[in-house]
Amino acid sequence: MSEHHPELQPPKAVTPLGILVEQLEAISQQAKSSNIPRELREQIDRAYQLAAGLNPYIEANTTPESSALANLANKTSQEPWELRFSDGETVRQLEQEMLSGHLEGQTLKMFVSMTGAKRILEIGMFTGYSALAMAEALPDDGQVIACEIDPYVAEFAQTCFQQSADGDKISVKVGPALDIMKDLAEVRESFDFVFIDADKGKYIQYLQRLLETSLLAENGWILVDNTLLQGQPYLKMEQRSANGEAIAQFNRFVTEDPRLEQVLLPLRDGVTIIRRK
Ligand SMILES: C[S@@+](CC[C@H](N)C(=O)[O-])C[C@H]1O[C@@H](n2cnc3c(N)ncnc32)[C@H](O)[C@@H]1O
Repeated sequence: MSEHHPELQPPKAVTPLGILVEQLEAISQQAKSSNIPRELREQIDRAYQLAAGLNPYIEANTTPESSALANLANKTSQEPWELRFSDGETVRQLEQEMLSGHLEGQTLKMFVSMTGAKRILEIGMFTGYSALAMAEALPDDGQVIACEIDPYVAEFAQTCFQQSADGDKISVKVGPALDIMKDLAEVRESFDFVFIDADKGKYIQYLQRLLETSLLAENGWILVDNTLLQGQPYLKMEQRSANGEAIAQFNRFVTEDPRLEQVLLPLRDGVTIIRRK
């Protein structure tokens, strides 16, 4: 895993804000070399600066990640994911952009502390950034059960967990999350806090299984990632991928379910907090 890979790419923009910044940067560059009124050029530049400065400012004013999380993120960005898939080592195409990262990880840590959660279920672990962030906020007797379908990335995460003092609070289950959830429900497991971050097409089923079994504790919290899906749910239908459509349907399902109370936060690619009324 430590070979040198000159083809490694910097992360792509995968959030509404990241895409907006890229587009405003391109418009601002074009505006500089075009014959438009100076006032319009300055307005475009101000819009670009306003958008481009937001995340770096938020990052700078947020508690830094632990060295274990920084190492995990760095290791994830060094991994040649395309090659791992073409070599058949991963069962699907994974990419470094799947990792949630500093702001979302710190937000999860704060929510875990605020709710006093002790038992956490993660659906979709990837290299383990969010699982480890949540584990860092748990008391010593707390536990994260993290579901991941891909054995290669599950092992990758476990190697990182071994290098952290909080890694032993995480128990990894490898397989399709719906099957793992069924097994956990059969033995009446229950969680105070659930983070849904796996395949978008199954989000509604994950939510239903949580609500209709023992899995979500009575006063439990559900956090759901990517509920803005690069802006696709509110952009024109023609710009919507299958995942964008799945998230649009999920958001509608949550909004129309009278059992639930929720808020969609514009953090990174959108995070929805849900609880029973
Ligand atoms: C967006 S990534 C998770 C990112 C991670 N939570 C983080 O914050 O760094 C989604 C992960 O879900 C996994 N996944 C996809 N479908 C799954 C399924 N049906 N059951 C379990 N895991 C699944 C993928 O292999 C991938 O590693």
